[in-house]
Amino acid sequence: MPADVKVKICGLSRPEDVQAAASAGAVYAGFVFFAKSPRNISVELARDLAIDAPVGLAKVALTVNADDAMLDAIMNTVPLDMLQLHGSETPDRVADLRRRYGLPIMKAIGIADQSDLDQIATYAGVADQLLIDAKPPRGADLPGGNGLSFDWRLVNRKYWPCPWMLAGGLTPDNVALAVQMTGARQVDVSSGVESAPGVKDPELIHAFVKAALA
Ligand SMILES: O=C(O)c1ccccc1N[C@@H]1O[C@H](COP(=O)(O)O)[C@@H](O)[C@H]1O
Repeated sequence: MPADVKVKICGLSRPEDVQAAASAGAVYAGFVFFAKSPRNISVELARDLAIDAPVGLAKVALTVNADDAMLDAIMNTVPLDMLQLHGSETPDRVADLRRRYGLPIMKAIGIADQSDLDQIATYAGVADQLLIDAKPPRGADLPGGNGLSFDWRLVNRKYWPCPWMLAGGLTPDNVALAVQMTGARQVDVSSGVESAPGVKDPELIHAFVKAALA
């Protein structure tokens, strides 16, 4: 029998939402450090949320083309288990940051069509995990967290040499189908468990995890 699907709830900013993620059975909690995002939080708030998070919930910092000073401030303040790079960080940058901080790195890859899949092989050799997300529309403010999905048939039952998570437009209503169509063993959600941009809904968090595990 295959192991349970692992769920990441991203963009948490309130203690009750971190608790909801943990009690629902999520494995990862994501904190967003990107000024343009409605989910952006300070390093101090992230530190407090991470310190109070239930044992066993892996804390992930999401950054977008962050410079060293910003990353140092995050790493020196927040107890973390993983760094998610959601910008246009090069493979060399990924390798550098992995060495520098000694944390597992998850690199996001934006997918719109078949040609985007080439990126996966490029990053699979340097990152610890990949996040396979929808490519943002041209000119979008956010490189992720837009509630948009991509054609899941593109990643149907693909096998890559490192663990990966499916993201992009997942909701309690579609996550079971997404898992079934792609074979993903891990899923990540942000806007699909919100009542308004940046406002998580504990009931939707529970519904999402339940549907992902079903
Ligand atoms: O959530 C954000 O605000 C965000 C900002 C910048 C980059 C990535 C962001 N979120 C990531 O995108 C995926 C998909 O989001 P959604 O479920 O479609 O809203 C999310 O899981 C985060 O990892």
